[in-house]
Amino acid sequence: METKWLIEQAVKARQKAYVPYSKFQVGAALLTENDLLFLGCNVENASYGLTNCAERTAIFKAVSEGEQTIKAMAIVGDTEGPISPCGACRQVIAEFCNEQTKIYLANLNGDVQETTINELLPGYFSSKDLHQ
Ligand SMILES: O=c1ccn([C@H]2C[C@H](O)[C@@H](CO)O2)c(=O)[nH]1
Ligand SMILES: [Zn+2]
Repeated sequence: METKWLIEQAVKARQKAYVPYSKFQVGAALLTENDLLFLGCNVENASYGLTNCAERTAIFKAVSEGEQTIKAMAIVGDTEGPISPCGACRQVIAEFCNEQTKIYLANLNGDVQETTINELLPGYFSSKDLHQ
């Protein structure tokens, strides 16, 4: 898997964003452990709180197709530096990734930050907490 390619897929996904309210388009692309690609964009609503971020759109598409482990994920927005996923998305990414999952935060200027779930959400709540 090439990082550049995955980021390009996220840029492509971003073009589908439904953002009449914020006008802020975000795209996400993820590869699962079976090397399947899923794309997502943000989908807003007149009832603002119902908005689904690009990251969660891509993840829910993957999970609803039977893919539950993210190998790599790219997220792109028109931000000054690499985009910063919201807290809700960080928790949802945590559910379906592992410590090896590569997460690429990017923008349209070519800035890329490679990170991990432990950096994005240290001490995240997980199934381990529930089953103790
Ligand atoms: O990482 C992010 C940050 C924001 N948004 C969306 C939510 C909303 O539609 C718009 C502005 O917050 O951007 C995402 O999809 N992903
Ligand atoms: Zn989010």
